[in-house]
Amino acid sequence: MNAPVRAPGTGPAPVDALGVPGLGAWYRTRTWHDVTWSAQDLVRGKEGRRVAVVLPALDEETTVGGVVRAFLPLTRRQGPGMPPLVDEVLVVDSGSTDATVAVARAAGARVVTREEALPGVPVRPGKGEVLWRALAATDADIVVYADSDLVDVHASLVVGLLGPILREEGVHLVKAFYARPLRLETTTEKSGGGRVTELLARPALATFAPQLGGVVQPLGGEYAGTRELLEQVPFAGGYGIEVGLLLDTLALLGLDAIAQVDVGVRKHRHRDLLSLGVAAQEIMLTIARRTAGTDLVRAVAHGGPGAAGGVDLVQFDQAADGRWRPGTTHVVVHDRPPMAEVLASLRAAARADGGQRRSA
Ligand SMILES: O=c1ccn([C@@H]2O[C@H](COP(=O)(O)OP(=O)(O)O[C@H]3O[C@H](CO)[C@@H](O)[C@H](O)[C@H]3O)[C@@H](O)[C@H]2O)c(=O)[nH]1
Ligand SMILES: O=C(O)[C@H](O)COP(=O)(O)O
Repeated sequence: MNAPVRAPGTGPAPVDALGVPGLGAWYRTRTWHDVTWSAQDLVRGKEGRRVAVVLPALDEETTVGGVVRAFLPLTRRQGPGMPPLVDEVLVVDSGSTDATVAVARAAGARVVTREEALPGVPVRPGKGEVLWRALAATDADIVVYADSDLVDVHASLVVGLLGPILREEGVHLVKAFYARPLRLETTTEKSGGGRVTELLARPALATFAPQLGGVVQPLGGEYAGTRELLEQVPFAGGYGIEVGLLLDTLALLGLDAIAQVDVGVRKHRHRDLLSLGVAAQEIMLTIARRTAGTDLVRAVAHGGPGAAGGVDLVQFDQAADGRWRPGTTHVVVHDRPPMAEVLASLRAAARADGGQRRSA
């Protein structure tokens, strides 16, 4: 087992221990641990830009209504003479066979099917597909995506995500991060969720795109993006959409175009392990497609990269004060040669040794 350089969750945030050059600086300047702005503050800086909240939905009749109702107050004027912060809440239905469409409409959302979102372009299955088609169904300058299986969700999620994009120069993609309990009913459990994130996405990104190691929730479905960015990048059709967006934003605009905000706790409907395996495969394919052939991947194949051929795995844990702290483990794997080669060379050495003793 490789020993952590520092156990997650202990001591002061060692941002400089984030292995990749520049990552500590990015984490310091592009991570918001508190939402210190209000919807009214953001409306003042909105400067005519239109904002849409887009909810992809596949058979989410039990939760979509609650998510729509949580965000809808943001579509009202935020004070006398002030415009709303959010111009529309749009549900893009992904082929539901339950009452998702009716429930979302009754809750007050505009609802379009994936066919209606982009008529004339044959539909493919998957989550990324509906996020992509949503760009044709709204003219918003800023899109906030959120999953429609969230529970106990609040408008502050959207207010948090819009802060860096409306208040900072050069930010084009803002990811939410949060505590992720694995069970819905719990009020005290804070971790255990995000299984694909911890077991696949984080190690894969540490290996093939270490510049993204400071992103606390790379797979999270809650993020805000500018149309300027979203129209310029490809969208992976399925569950690869989030890692794809991160990798493509990094390639197109650089790390400083990405920011992240702590929005508290996220609870959602969990899927079973076999479904998560399929999602993990889509994520792996998306990463492979975007990183194959790079110098880094070639280096990994030959035992690199980094000191002694290892990888710095950055993980996050929440300290007693509620702050998320990165911890880095330098992970090294040494390959031993096939035992037949070792035994053959030991036998050859023994034979040579015996021959020398006989001739002495
Ligand atoms: O074909 C699909 C599949 C899902 N969804 C919707 O997408 C959201 C997230 O789907 P879900 O199956 O709950 O994803 P998770 O297992 O929770 O996956 C997590 O990790 C994924 C991979 O990064 C992200 O896409 C998700 O947003 C994130 O919640 C939900 O609103 C779904 O209704 C669709 O619209 N169409
Ligand atoms: O983001 C993830 O890793 C997957 O959505 C799985 O999340 P869960 O372990 O909380 O179900």
